Amino acid sequence: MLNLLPCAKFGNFVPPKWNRVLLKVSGEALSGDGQQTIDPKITMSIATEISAITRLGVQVAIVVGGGNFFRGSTWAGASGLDRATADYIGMMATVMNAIFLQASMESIGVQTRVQTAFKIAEIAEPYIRRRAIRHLEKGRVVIFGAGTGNPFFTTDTAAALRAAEINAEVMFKATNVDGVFDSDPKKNPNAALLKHVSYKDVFSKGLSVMDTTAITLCQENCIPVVVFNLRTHGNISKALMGEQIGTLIDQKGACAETVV
Ligand SMILES: Nc1ncnc2c1ncn2[C@@H]1O[C@H](COP(=O)(O)OP(=O)(O)O)[C@@H](O)[C@H]1O
Ligand SMILES: O=c1ccn([C@@H]2O[C@H](COP(=O)(O)OP(=O)(O)O)[C@@H](O)[C@H]2O)c(=O)[nH]1
Repeated sequence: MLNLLPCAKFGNFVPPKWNRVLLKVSGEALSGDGQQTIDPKITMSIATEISAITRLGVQVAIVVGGGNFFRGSTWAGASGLDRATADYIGMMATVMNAIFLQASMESIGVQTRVQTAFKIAEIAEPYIRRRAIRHLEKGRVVIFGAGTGNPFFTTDTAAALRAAEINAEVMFKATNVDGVFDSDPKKNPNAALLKHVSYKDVFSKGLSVMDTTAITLCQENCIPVVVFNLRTHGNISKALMGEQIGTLIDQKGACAETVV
């Protein structure tokens, strides 16, 4: 397998920048070129990168989206679905992605656990914070399904919430664009990629990165966010090694450390 991480070259091993990361994988990104709801090439690409990363001792937790199957906001109002009902279907969609991703990882020997925000005990553990942290400490990858378990939220918010709960040092938002642009790159071919923005910039410039709840949670808990394109194999590893890829969102200065 292509060694994606800088190995010891002449003795100068480059350590990872972070030791515990929360990787958010959007449902859309899992569908690859969109020909099918889940592209196994994408899930295997994630699995091989995560396998290399965990062998470095880095702890990885993942939140998966469900937009490749179902988005509540799109369906609410249609065929008698109110928003809450549509959102529950969307959350179940994230569980399908979680189980598929778990299978891809376990197929190459990566130990994983799936924890869901609401109980589906036959196919996953319920979300238990301390168990999730123990799994990570044991070198297992924890995949969080069903988002926050509540309607009217998104998996980006779930990712920010879980990152805060497990004390992740950074949140990687792996999506299907190269980062945060000054305008929608799908509509404006001249949109410029922003390499480094602050949480405040996201609000003041109306940058469509994540919903405001998610960004606020990251800001309040001093969790930096790296937004990059999942489809470029090796990007997860590059982000982990602190290479400049995509967009970094942080305080742009010392984050207000929690005063103990
Ligand atoms: N509360 C739970 N509800 C449902 N399944 C669970 C629960 N706790 C553990 N499991 C599942 O039981 C199996 C064994 O648990 P495991 O995590 O290996 O325990 P340990 O941490 O002691 O090794 C795993 O597949 C795990 O997902
Ligand atoms: O905490 C959550 C997370 C997700 N969802 C629902 O699940 C769908 C899929 O999640 P999301 O759209 O965030 O997935 P992604 O955009 O990452 O593919 C959402 O549209 C919501 O309908 C929800 O209701 N509560």
